[in-house]
Amino acid sequence: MKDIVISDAVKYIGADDKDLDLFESQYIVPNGVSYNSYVILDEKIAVMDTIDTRKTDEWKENLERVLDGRTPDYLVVSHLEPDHAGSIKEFADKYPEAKIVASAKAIAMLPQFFEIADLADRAVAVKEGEELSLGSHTLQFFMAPMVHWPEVMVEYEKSEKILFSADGFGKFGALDADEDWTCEARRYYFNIVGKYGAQVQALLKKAATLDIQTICPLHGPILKENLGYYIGKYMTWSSYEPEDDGVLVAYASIHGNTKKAAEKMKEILEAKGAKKVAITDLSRDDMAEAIEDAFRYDKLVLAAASYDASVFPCMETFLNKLTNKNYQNRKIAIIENGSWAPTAARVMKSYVEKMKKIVLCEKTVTIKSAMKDADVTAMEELADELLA
Ligand SMILES: Cc1cc2nc3c(=O)[nH]c(=O)nc-3n(C[C@H](O)[C@H](O)[C@H](O)COP(=O)(O)O)c2cc1C
Repeated sequence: MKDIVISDAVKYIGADDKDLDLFESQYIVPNGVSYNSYVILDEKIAVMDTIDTRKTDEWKENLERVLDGRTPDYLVVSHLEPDHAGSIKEFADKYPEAKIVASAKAIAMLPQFFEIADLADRAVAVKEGEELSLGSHTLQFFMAPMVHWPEVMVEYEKSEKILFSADGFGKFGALDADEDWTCEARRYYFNIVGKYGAQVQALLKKAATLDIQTICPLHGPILKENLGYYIGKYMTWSSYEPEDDGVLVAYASIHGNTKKAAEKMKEILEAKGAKKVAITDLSRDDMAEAIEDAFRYDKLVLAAASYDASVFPCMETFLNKLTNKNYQNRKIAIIENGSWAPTAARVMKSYVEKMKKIVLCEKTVTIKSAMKDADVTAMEELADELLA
């Protein structure tokens, strides 16, 4: 078990997963991911969430070591997604006296996942603001519907001022990953929670009424210092405000000509003073990072080849994901390529037009196969319009 100190009474019992190919079957996790779970030891003992079945054995060992022969009184379930709820059945069978504390919605959904004996007698449905005393520790419950499932709640431990924040403030990466919090937390946030900015804002409003000294999320490091920084990032991300002044150039190229144009556009934007220009190959680079960067910066260039009277599919995937995550409040420029009847711009525009608060550059650059001098001139004009 990781030597992670929260306090004398609050113990970490989670596990790192460094062999997972894809988190939620779609996100690469080069530095793994942690499934966090905690125990509060007091007159009564509360276990705060379980973990993914991939690590149940390790979690059970950690739990037993921390319990040191005692028996838990409560399992608090903040979220039913299987990476956290996967081991509930094991726990419920092993500790038949323990109550299962969750939102009413979670208790209603629980039988969809597991058949738990005597659930009706064991389940304790808690409401907004309700408290559960463990002795000197008291848990207070706050509902967080659609952050990012409907049954989610968070818990505030009043004596030690700890927020158990469910998937909020989570991050990809095992706990021993030596990496910056912000980048992987941002990639996690926009790809997993991003669609629910309004609901995150509602939760942040509740959190603002609490004196929080520690945040214990269900993935990633326990946050103890400089909490204003993390909360500030969540305020920015959930409000759909750009975080940085910059441009993401996202391209979809079959044979390389659109790629050359996208790289030229990056060069032009930099020469014209763009503060930061990131570029991504939508066929090859991590799509989740492309989504992250699209939300991070205030401007986006979409460059794509035409394909079967439409757009090269990885661009459509990107635009679909952006739409699904509620992408908005940005400035966008479009470059298309085609050899006989270019159609990419029309399709890209049809997505952009459905997004909220987007300024779409009036000029569209159309390249016919390979980029020519006239295309470079057109891209320079487009860059001026984008940066204006
Ligand atoms: C399967 C396939 C379908 C295509 N469909 C179209 C099309 O509908 N209209 C068009 O103008 N060009 C179409 N093209 C041509 C490419 O869009 C064009 O050659 C473009 O310059 C490719 O840019 P790239 O070098 O970045 O891949 C198609 C190409 C392929 C391979």
